[in-house]
Amino acid sequence: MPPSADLPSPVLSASSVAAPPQPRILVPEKVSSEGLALLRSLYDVDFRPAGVPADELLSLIPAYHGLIVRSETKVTAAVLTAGRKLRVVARAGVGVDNIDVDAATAQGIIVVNSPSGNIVAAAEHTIALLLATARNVGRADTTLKAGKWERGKLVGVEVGRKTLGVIGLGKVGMKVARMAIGLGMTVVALDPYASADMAKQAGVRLVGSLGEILPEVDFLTVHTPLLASTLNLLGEAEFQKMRKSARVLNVARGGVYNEEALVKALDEGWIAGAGIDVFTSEPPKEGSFAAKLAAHPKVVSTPHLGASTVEAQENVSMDVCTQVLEILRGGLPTAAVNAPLILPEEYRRLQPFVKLVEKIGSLYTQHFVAGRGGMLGGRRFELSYHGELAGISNTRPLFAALVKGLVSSISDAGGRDVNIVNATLIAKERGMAIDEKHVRDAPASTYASAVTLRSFKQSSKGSDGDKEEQIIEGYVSGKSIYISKLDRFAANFHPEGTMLVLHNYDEPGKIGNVGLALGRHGINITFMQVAGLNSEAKAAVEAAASSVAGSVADGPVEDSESGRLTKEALMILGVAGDVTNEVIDDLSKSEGILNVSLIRL
Ligand SMILES: NC(=O)C1=CN([C@@H]2O[C@H](COP(=O)(O)OP(=O)(O)OC[C@H]3O[C@@H](n4cnc5c(N)ncnc54)[C@H](O)[C@@H]3O)[C@@H](O)[C@H]2O)C=CC1
Ligand SMILES: O=C(O)C(=O)COP(=O)(O)O
Repeated sequence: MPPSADLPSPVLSASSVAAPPQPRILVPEKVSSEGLALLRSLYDVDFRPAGVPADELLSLIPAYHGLIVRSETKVTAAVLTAGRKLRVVARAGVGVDNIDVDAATAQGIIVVNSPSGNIVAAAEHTIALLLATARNVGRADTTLKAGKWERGKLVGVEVGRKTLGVIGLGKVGMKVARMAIGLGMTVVALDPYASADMAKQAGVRLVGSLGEILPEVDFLTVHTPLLASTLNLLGEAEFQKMRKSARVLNVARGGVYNEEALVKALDEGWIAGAGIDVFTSEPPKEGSFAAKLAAHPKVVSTPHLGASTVEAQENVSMDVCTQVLEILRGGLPTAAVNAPLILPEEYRRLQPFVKLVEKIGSLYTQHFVAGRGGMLGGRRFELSYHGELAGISNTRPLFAALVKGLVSSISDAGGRDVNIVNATLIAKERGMAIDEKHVRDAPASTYASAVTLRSFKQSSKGSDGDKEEQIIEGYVSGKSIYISKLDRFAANFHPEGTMLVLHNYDEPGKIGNVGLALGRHGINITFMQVAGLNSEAKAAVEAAASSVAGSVADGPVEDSESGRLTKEALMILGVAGDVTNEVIDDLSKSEGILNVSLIRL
């Protein structure tokens, strides 16, 4: 997708007189320099590693096109609304609980993250806390530094041959499970969405409920995201079901264990200890249970260090900066949180079709709607993928490209840029219904892959009553895109640049008249094509000829009202020059011209 109009281009031509301002990216947290260096070559990167207070962020954000954060910056709905130019918010890490993703979606802002850049770091930190809690490493270090030698008070437990419970067997949870098995532990896990096969292969026993896991484990670790369903997942009742010797770990998010209940469980001796990296307030607010937990003698606490390794920070920085770079220059992300994921190899295959479908959408609106006083709302569109393209299941970028093409030439899309995130919402808002069809066994054309857009006026009787009215078909050859059908006419042209599409009676002399009219206005013709009726339309005309006019099947048909021949054609002209309304009027008045549309693609 091309960059939006308000986005300065990162590429400056050698002949530019006044260089347009570069897109700006705000980085209000410490993010590794590797990725930032990549962005600096194209964009203006404002790196503020010391952090930016919330009120300052609100006043700064309107000037930026991209925002890159870790866990400390709260990207609220207010920040996103103030960020009028924002196209992307990138989370240099996994958890996006500090970003209002719904608000971003509503505003068409893509949120991306690095889903796997810090898994090893988070898993290793969990194992570090597991061993530290088992062997009292924290207290041993503190007391020794304070001049004490308390060997007797610091006797630990072994982890080998013990049982570890893992809640959330996702990427980090699975890595922790494998490492723990390597340490000689037995691992049981609870995750309603985990693959039983993968768990089995890893040697992990999946259980069905918290009730089953709690009394059984010596150590418990949580690796779920913080969601409404995981907030306070473990409270007093759960801690009371655990062994008194059990220790709990949290390198996921503060709040999965209810902090007040955990402090009580430690104070009351319901469990033996905890290793905690994350808190409900970071840094813990004075007097809060988070602060009590961090300071608790039975807790080994770390200040959200799970992802803080040199390697993980390089990984996440590269992951998200690459995506920001791609998005700001009109490409697609590889790990969007608020849009379906598209794999890089799929992207390479889809890219020319994304361009084609967007052009088809834009051609549709300019030819059928603007050119003929039609409407987009109340129409049902059917986007069919033929041939090889029909085998691709993730066609979300094509869907978005269609919506973008359809609405971009007639409005500013309600102030928002259309993208893969908000395409469905925008189509709905505009009263357009869009269906996608994968036509595997009936290729529409001889091309390896083709796309057909059909548009119907929606009927109150449901799709059966819809009337087929308009059609555009296109294909890709190499890297070039072509339109092969426009309405009932067989065409073959590149949908690029400024074009005039003239619907005319197929009679001699039309081309000359049009050439003269354009010449009078100083407009050059860069290419010209006459698109005749396609075979089905021709057959229909001929059938009408024999039944209505009683004429021979392949002869011309007389229109009863005007007495003209009803054989029609489209004249498609590439033009250079200022095509004013006067030019369009002049052409429309030209002999035998039925309709003129000006198309800018
Ligand atoms: N402390 C730190 O610095 C770091 C923390 N994290 C946090 O770790 C967490 C997990 O990360 P990933 O493994 O990458 O995520 P993931 O999405 O791969 O795994 C999460 C798992 O939790 C499971 N889950 C969801 N709701 C559940 C429930 N109610 N009960 C049981 N399981 C449930 C899901 O099915 C999924 O398998 C995230 O919250 C992330 O932010 C990740 C990296 C570093
Ligand atoms: O990736 C995550 O989810 C983390 O929690 C890491 O947070 P951080 O980037 O270190 O502030």
